[in-house]
Amino acid sequence: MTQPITAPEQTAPEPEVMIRLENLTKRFPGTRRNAVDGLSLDIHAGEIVVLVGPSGCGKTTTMKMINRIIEPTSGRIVLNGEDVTTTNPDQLRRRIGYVIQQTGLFPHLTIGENVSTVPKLLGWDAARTRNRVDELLRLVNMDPEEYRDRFPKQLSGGQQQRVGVARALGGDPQVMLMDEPFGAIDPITRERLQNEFLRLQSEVRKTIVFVTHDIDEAIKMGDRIAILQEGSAIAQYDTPERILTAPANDFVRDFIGGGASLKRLSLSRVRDIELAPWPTVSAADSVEQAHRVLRESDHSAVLALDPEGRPARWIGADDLRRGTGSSLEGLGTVPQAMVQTRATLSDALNELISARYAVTVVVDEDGHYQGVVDIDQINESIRSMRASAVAEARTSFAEGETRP
Ligand SMILES: Nc1ncnc2c1ncn2[C@@H]1O[C@H](COP(=O)(O)OP(=O)(O)OP(=O)(O)O)[C@@H](O)[C@H]1O
Repeated sequence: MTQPITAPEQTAPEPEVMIRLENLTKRFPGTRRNAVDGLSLDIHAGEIVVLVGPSGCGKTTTMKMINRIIEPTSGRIVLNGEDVTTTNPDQLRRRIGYVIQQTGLFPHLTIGENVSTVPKLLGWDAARTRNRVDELLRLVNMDPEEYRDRFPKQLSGGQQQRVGVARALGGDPQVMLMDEPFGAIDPITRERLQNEFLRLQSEVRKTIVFVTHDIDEAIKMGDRIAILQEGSAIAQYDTPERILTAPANDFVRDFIGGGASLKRLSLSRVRDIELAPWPTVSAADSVEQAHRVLRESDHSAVLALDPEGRPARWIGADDLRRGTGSSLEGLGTVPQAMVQTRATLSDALNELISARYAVTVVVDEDGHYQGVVDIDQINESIRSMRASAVAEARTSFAEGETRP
């Protein structure tokens, strides 16, 4: 009998696995349960994988086993195809950047010395190390001239955290472990650091394991999220979209909590939607010109831009009436509700709620005005996300029905 001829199967290439955890287990001495119990997980190169779960479920223990700050009781850790379960841990740690909540900066060393820790360990010469330090500081938005010679206590919490990230990137590691890196930071700075970090990651494309207990942060930061239960048992390992639209079980559903629609706003970026226009004038224009622009629009304020095209002031009809003289100088208020195009719609909504003119101003990375986001656009986004979630749910239901 002749064999039927079949076409070779067309499958997408498998993404490269950078970290493979195989049946990883940790039992601390004197305890009755495994803190991590037989965890197996593949982490793909270039992705941010967020480990999220309730307190004590084993997130930190799992992460610390990857760079062997905690030695596994059993199981294997494979890094880029190489079994590193029993290799020299010091050498392993030079290949893995590590960022923790309280930055772990050495208080008696300057910022420059802190950031140069790994390049020095790697035996780089002084000139190369110094160039690298400056490059890293610039990468995390810190002017090397200003900060290189300061000590950690002379920096704000957010700045220290940036230095922590710069230091972790020192030896250009393939992998970064980040344990609640923005946990101890106030919400506004935190949001800024998260956005900055996503920008940075789009340039450096590291493989990142990120621990948090905050599901909103997980949704925002993760390419993939592992929702963990006690003993690091995986309740669901999936994209943020799938976790929000198709939670695998009640544990995941409870963990996401209420407001899944609102959380979905963290999945969309401001740059993905069409921004609304707003009437603008140049800050150098006259009061009369601003009056004209305002009259021709159906808005109650104009946005004055500086000579570089950056938002300078909101000027309302009241401000114009109050203005003496013919120049706009000194009129109105400085825009507060402002986000970059990389921000999420959730960030934009947060700003909008307290905004004077019920819109969030959007700027590019150099601060140039791009447009505004208003509540109608946010509404529209929620509607279309819901529609696509329903469509997706229908498709998986139909597939489930035809499955044998
Ligand atoms: N050194 C240790 N000795 C004994 N038990 C430990 C030790 N470290 C952690 N544990 C236990 O292991 C379990 C997992 O702890 P782990 O710190 O990994 O949890 P986590 O998910 O990171 O929690 P959190 O969100 O509160 O930081 C907990 O029950 C904890 O009490």
